[in-house]
Amino acid sequence: MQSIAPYVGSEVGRLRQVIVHRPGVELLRLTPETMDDLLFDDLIWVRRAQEEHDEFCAVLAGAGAEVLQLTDLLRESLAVPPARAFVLDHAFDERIHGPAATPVLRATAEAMDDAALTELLIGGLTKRELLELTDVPSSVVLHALGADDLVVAPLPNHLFTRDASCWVYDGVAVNSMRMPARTRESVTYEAIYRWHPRFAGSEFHRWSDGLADGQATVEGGDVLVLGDGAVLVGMSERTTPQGVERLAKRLFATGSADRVVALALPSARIFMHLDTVMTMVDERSFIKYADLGMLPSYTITPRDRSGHDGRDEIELDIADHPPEQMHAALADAMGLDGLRILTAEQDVHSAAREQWDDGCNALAIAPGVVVTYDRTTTSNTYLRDSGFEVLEVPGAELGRGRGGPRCMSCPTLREGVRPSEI
Ligand SMILES: NC(=[NH2+])NCCC[C@H](N)C(=O)O
Repeated sequence: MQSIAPYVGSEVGRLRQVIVHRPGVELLRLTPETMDDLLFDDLIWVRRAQEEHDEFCAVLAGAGAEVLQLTDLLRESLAVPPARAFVLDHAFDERIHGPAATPVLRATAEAMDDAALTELLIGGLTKRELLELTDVPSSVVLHALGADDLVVAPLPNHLFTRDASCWVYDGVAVNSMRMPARTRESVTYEAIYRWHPRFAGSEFHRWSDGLADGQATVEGGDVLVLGDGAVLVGMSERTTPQGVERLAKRLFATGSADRVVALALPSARIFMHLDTVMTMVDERSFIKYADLGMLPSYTITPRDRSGHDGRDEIELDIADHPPEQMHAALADAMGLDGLRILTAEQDVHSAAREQWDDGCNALAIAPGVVVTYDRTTTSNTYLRDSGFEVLEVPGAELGRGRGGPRCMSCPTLREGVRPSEI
């Protein structure tokens, strides 16, 4: 097993290793009644979604990236006893399942082999399935559920591996998630990064404490690793100023970054994460949704504390930028004279449709080489005409979860961009 320490030096440098999740049984749990709470806009034809995802993985592997499947990582982590105990402690909760059912659920899960437990954790469990496995003492919580209601919720948004954890330079944020449907995703990553042999032996920093962070939510879709010590974070429906502050302080304390630009996005589902409206495609270029406009931002830097001791007591300097300076502030943080902003010319309806279909959610696999969904034809053509290599993957089914190639990838090894290039 390769044991190179994880490191993500940029947004667009060559992608060497990435975590993805092939959609599985968890998506079969979606129904018209549950899909809204589970943050999907439609039901998915799962077999087709899997084929699409396999093509996505093939493109990444073909470009030289090692593709790690989240399910494999979780299953292999569960073989490590403390990881198993940690996951079981966090998956079943008296506050959710009630005091009568919780110990039975835990004991039932504990008796499962690693593969079955992985499926239960990601795919969830219905009352009927539970009763086939064990006898349950009188539980008001279970009694109130219908036979096919879910006792353990599924995690269909694990498909979007980007969000619950994100690597920024030489450390990882296991994120505190904004939406209840996604909070348990952090448990999976915590188990993997703490105990999976691939990660447990490596040295890396922690930019957040995941489950313990409460309101200080950050999601990886809002975090862009600009390169050379700069980071861009969207404050959005999902990422709070508290989360940005903690991230900045921790990055500065280790010296892993020294500039964080925070961009104030409108809090709305269409702009749920920064990467749904703006992604980086080479060292100086961003695709940007036409209707995003210019937004207020601020640049956060560590205050010069020479003469003081204790780096984690770091204080922050915050420089405000009015909306019209958005691009200039970003360029400045990146040490550039200006940015190349790419916005395809198209009518407003078509632009809105392509944004909804993740036309702006490109995943760069090397500078100037991006993976996008096939359905966002105008954006893809525009990128090609602008000199980019565009690798299309099918997104008819996958796109219904409101996430594209960038959302479906959590890079763990990626080269930086050399300052001379930016
Ligand atoms: N990085 C992203 N844009 N992720 C998209 C996540 C979509 C997911 N259904 C959610 O609502 O959370």
